Amino acid sequence: MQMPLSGGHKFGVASSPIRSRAPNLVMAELETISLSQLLEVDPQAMKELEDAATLQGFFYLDLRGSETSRTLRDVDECVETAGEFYAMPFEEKLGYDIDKLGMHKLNGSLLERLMNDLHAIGISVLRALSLVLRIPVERSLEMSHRHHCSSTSALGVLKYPRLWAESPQLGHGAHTDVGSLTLLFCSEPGLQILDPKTDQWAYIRPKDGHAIVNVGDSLRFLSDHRLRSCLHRVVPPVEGKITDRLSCACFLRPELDAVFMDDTGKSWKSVDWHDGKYKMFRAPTEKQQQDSVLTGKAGFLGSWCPDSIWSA
Ligand SMILES: O=C(O)CCC(=O)C(=O)O
Ligand SMILES: [Fe+2]
Repeated sequence: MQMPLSGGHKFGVASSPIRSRAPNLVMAELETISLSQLLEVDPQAMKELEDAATLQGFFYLDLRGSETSRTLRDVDECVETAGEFYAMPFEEKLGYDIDKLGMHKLNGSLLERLMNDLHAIGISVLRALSLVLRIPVERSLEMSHRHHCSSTSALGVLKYPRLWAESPQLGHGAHTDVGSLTLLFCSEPGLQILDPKTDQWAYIRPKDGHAIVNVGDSLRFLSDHRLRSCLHRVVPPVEGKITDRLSCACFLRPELDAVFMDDTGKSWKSVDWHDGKYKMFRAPTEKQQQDSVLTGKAGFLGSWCPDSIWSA
């Protein structure tokens, strides 16, 4: 994402006397589930996981503990390195064009190790979900996410520039995730869910040592639509903040050939669902609006409005 090169800050204090500077922060209440308790198949943790994944589709995964401390450190290092990359001049960054680098994006031991560790954590969550949903072993969720099989799984550090008047489209539009599980690490607010408990947009508060985990479309479909793929979006960092927001996300997605049925009963290969949805992410707004693939609701884009993130 590129920073605008010039221009003022429309929502600065002097030019915006009618708005309070206090951001209008409605916070979502999410379950916190401990990874180590899931690994021990603790009945309480398993029940909480089932409730969270079926009702909200979002939860905190507590990764504090000796086995995962390396992963948390690697996430920090990855974000720091990406921050240095984002700080490079635009022309220099063009040398790292994601579309040209293609399959060779994932090289270097830190990225590979982090991706492997996060994949393993995701598989543990899938295993627990297969158990609580009583999915027969031969159709278990982890069976369509085998480590040695090709998938579109990805690891990324996403940058959200702070709010600028010239780019009201900044942030990340409302969507459900295309894949199975997203494990997100961030230290700044900005992520919002359309909370199924209240039907209102609510911020997710970042929590140290925890991943924010959410269910994506593919997992919803693979679970016979029992798990919820919750709508979410990212609004830009709020007025008064100096720095941009960085988040690190691991997108765990099924094997390319995994097959599932969408809400209309149409059968898809995982890779085709992925490619079709990504095409829509890149489409003009008018086209997105006519389709339901991004948000699950035709005609609903769920766009944020600058006024809604500050108190009146
Ligand atoms: O960066 C975030 O907070 C969320 C990103 C997200 O929802 C996505 O990339 O699918
Ligand atoms: Fe997302």
